[in-house]
Amino acid sequence: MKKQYNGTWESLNSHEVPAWYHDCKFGIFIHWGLYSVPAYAPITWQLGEVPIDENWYANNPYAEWYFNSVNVGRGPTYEHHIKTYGIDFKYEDFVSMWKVDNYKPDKWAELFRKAGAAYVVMVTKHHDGFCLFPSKYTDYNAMKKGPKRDLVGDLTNAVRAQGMKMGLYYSGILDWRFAHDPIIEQNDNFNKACPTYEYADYAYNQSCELIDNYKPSVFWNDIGWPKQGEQNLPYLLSHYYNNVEEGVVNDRFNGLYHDFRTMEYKYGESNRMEKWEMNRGMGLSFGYNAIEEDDKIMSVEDTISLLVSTVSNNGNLLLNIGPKADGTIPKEQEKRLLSIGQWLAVNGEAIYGTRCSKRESAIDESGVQIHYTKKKKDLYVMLDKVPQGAFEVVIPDLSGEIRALDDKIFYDFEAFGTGVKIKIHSHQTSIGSIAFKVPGGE
Ligand SMILES: C[C@@H]1N[C@H](CNC(=O)c2cc3ccccc3o2)[C@@H](O)[C@H](O)[C@@H]1O
Repeated sequence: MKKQYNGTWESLNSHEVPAWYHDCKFGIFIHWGLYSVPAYAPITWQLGEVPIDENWYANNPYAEWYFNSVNVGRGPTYEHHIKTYGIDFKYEDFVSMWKVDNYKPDKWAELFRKAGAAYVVMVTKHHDGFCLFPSKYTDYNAMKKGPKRDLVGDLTNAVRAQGMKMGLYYSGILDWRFAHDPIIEQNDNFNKACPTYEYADYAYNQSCELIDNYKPSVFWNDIGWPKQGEQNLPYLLSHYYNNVEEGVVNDRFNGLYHDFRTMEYKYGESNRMEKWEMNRGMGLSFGYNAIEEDDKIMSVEDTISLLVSTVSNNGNLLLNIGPKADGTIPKEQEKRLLSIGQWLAVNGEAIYGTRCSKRESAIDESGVQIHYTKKKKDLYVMLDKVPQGAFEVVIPDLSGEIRALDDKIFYDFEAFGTGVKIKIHSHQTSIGSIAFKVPGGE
């Protein structure tokens, strides 16, 4: 019997995170929109690592913040805009320039599947207010203007045809079509958001459009929810769960409710006792940034390290790609996705469908990082940040057989005190973390 939610916080608080969201571990985030046309941001800092005397908003590395970065009237993006487009060029003028001739949703979905992703989260409306889906509530949308396509519907169908879950991102509290004062400090995200019931109803109604028309497996709201709409949230979330039984939501509803917590780059906290999700771009931006080239984005090894450390601590990794305006996925991003997929094809058994082991991640005296996952009674051990060439590592409080998932790893193991010493002779031909299975080891 399907559980019904009745529009109260009490009924919502009985909602449990469905198994699929615990099992899937790796998702692809997609930031694609009007901001992909100028595709510019300065390459500055990761969120959570901004130097104390610097201003994030006047030097925003998020290319999807282009409108605000120009609107603040100073800084690299403002200068770039004046130089490239001129002082009279308005952000809305990018609409007619946004042609999606290379948008091939089936190819995108195939790439995400090859990357080993189990879910996708696509931006439907970012803070700039331009909707990538047909909406009854605004003509500022991709079906009516610019691309003249239901960009969200096309990808939703393609992703589901590949057997992946489709999630949708919505910018709940920020919409610069309704409130366009420059945001120059963190609190402005809330204090300068549109304070009208009209906008709160707009966000509620568009969210219902997304739920009713696409039934997203993840409803990924960003930054916060309109204050004037907080009393309607229990109805919206009940409507969501009553229509999308497997649905999950994140923790960006003004702290009122969540299925899973989030971190973004280095910002936020994670607690392995609770399901959470790490989201970040491959570089410092979510939207495509044309000056962020191959040498400025994460290596495959570092991305696999992030996946392994996130998953072993009860998280999912939602890794962003920023397509070019025309729908091309940048080569440097595609290359990394395919390499991650190759690693997961060999080592995915230690990732997919696992749960947090009671054993916590550790760093041994040689600096090798040891991460654990479990699946029923079996234990998986993943060695990360390992040195080039041969090395040894002792896994404490372990006994019995230990088997590398990658047959290109040459190793021996022996009992060592109360643990097992693994002697790696050669691992050059493999990329990223080295995973072992310990049958019955949990
Ligand atoms: C996925 C990215 N989200 C950015 C906004 N981030 C947040 O509001 C935020 C980040 C964050 C980290 C931990 C807990 C809550 C949090 O909220 C948003 O401004 C970026 O453009 C991009 O869409």
